[in-house]
Amino acid sequence: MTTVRIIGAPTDYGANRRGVDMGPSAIRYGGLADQLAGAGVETVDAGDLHVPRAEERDPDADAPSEGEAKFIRETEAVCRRLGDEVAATLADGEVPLALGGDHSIAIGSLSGSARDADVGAVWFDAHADLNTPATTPSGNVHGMPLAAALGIGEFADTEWANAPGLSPENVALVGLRSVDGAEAELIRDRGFAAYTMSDIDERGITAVTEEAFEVASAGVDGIHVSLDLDWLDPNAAPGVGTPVRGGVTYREAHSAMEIVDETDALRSMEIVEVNPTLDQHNETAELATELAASAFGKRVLY
Ligand SMILES: NC(=[NH2+])NCCC[C@H](N)C(=O)O
Ligand SMILES: [Mn+2]
Ligand SMILES: [Mn+2]
Repeated sequence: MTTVRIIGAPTDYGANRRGVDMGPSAIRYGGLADQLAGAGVETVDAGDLHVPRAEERDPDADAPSEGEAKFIRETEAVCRRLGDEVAATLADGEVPLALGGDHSIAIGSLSGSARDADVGAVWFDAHADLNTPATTPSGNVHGMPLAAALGIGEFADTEWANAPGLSPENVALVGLRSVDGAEAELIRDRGFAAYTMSDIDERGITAVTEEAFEVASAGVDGIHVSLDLDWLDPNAAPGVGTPVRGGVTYREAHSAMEIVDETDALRSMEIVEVNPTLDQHNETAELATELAASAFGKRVLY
């Protein structure tokens, strides 16, 4: 039987401190453990990782580079802890499920998951999250995790952030509809497998998700799935910090998560960007728990 280890990463440093740090609590309260039990998996809850207060910063450390990559030191502290926890979970034969927190935590999960194995990544998101400190329009690290894990640009020497077993050929982005200029260039130049909402409209969520998994799975030991709740249309998932209209529907999201389960390749996963301060009656957190259940095998009928 599969055992899923839930790891809370309550940070909002990557989203400029806006309340998304309450995500793990909202997702647990939204019924995550019950939903996963309904999927027929065992769960262990490792609790929340310690997230430093900005004020706790080492006084001897350099000043944070505001504007380029805000709160990068705090983000490093969280991601180092998460990377170790993810690696330890895998070593124990369990499946890590990290709860954000903003999407910067993906740096930690990817570096932990791809530490001693070759890993592909399927990125369900409205955004590409491929900015670097030089290209970011916001300075927010939640717009950079994929670039950081791949060691792109200024991240080439950021060892704590790099995911050794992850290569660009095994990254697939699904559901794009808000991509910055430099990100689009990178996608084109490096040949990332990138599926926009137009691709989903034309080909359907099933065909697109299956192809994304094919690309990501080629020659690797397993797949890391990153689920940013802003992947869904804001009608279905209002509780996110950077909503973009025209996202996938509730039904498309479930279909895609059912494919995650069917591929049998899931190695590690994170659910990010649930922000209870922006949500309506915790519905986005509850949706996150339902989608997790589909990804781990819950079906209408067995
Ligand atoms: N994980 C996210 N919600 N990322 C949003 C990123 C938005 C924008 N591309 C930026 O870099 O600032
Ligand atoms: Mn996003
Ligand atoms: Mn994202």
